[in-house]
Amino acid sequence: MGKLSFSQDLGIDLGTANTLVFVKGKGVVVREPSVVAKNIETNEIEAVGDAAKNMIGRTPGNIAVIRPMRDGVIADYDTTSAMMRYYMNKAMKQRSLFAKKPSVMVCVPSGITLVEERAVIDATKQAGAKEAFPIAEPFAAAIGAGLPVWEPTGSMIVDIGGGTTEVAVISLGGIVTSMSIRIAGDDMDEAIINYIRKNHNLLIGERSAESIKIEIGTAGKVKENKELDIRGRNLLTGLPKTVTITAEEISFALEDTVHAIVEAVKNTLEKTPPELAADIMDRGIVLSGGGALLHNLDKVISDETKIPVFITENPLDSVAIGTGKSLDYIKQFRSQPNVATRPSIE
Ligand SMILES: Nc1ncnc2c1ncn2[C@@H]1O[C@H](COP(=O)(O)OP(=O)(O)OP(=O)(O)O)[C@@H](O)[C@H]1O
Repeated sequence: MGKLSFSQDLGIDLGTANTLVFVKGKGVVVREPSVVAKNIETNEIEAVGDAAKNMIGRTPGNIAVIRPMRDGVIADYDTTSAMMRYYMNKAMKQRSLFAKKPSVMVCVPSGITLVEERAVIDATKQAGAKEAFPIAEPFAAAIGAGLPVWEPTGSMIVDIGGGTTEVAVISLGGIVTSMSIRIAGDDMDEAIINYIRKNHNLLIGERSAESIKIEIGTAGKVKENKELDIRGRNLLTGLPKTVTITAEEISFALEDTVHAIVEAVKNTLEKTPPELAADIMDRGIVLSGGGALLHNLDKVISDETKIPVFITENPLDSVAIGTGKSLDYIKQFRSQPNVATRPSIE
């Protein structure tokens, strides 16, 4: 009998780089890149997720590989809804034919405009949700990281994703102050591409830049100057070429992005009320998001702020886990749609 009224509510981390879907009672069941390959002649979707990401830079003329989210917001509405529908169906693949449409919590960057937020909600409904509620990404990340967000104590979370870095101070179930900058992991990749083009006359793609960042990228001082051979197209001859780059070069290329992230943390601390600032000094700053995995970034932030910095256990999953856990508070979101989306101090 229960089957007839069964619904699987979902938490979705609709990220610039990755989309994760959390199913209530099961945990994170989908974890794939936010990438779609489309046939531009027929407008048909050829591949979604990992399969589409593998096609980046390798497609024939009639296929375009699209990242429908840019800087944390929807850049291509129809493709985003199609991608969400695909992932939601994948997450609910074993549901009964009689299952109700799910209620969905979907995270949005805290700096999002109301129009952008509306677009995310509409896309989620178009993808098959009965109702959809936005939750600010840093709030979800803080819940996912296990921070005491409902208690009268200040917690600072810094979520560094692909398109946005979100810094927020949370206390008593709300965002007290926050800052969202559209600078994050993707900008690190871009900085690496630009550096290698300028200094080695070599053109490399987004995927290679990301691998270089993950392999030898470091924030600040490099301890061990590792080397890496990379391949790309020689800009002078047009032919393939291999060059050797060092960790020090990549650290130099990443300087501006790292600096922007550190400044966002410092600016948020400056806006933080003193009692909460004291809590943060005691408890430390927590980093989440894939960008938190950049070597030494925790140390650089700690040196610059003089506050201890910790990386959450599963940086790539914490927003999705928090979005999923917040399904338990869905009643609150129904009665107060703006709970945990807008900060009380701008
Ligand atoms: N080991 C690593 N070192 C450095 N960066 C990493 C590492 N692993 C993943 N990343 C980067 O983390 C970013 C993706 O993180 P995440 O999945 O948290 O972002 P997202 O939620 O999709 O983006 P956003 O929050 O901006 O919408 C990418 O830029 C990726 O290159």
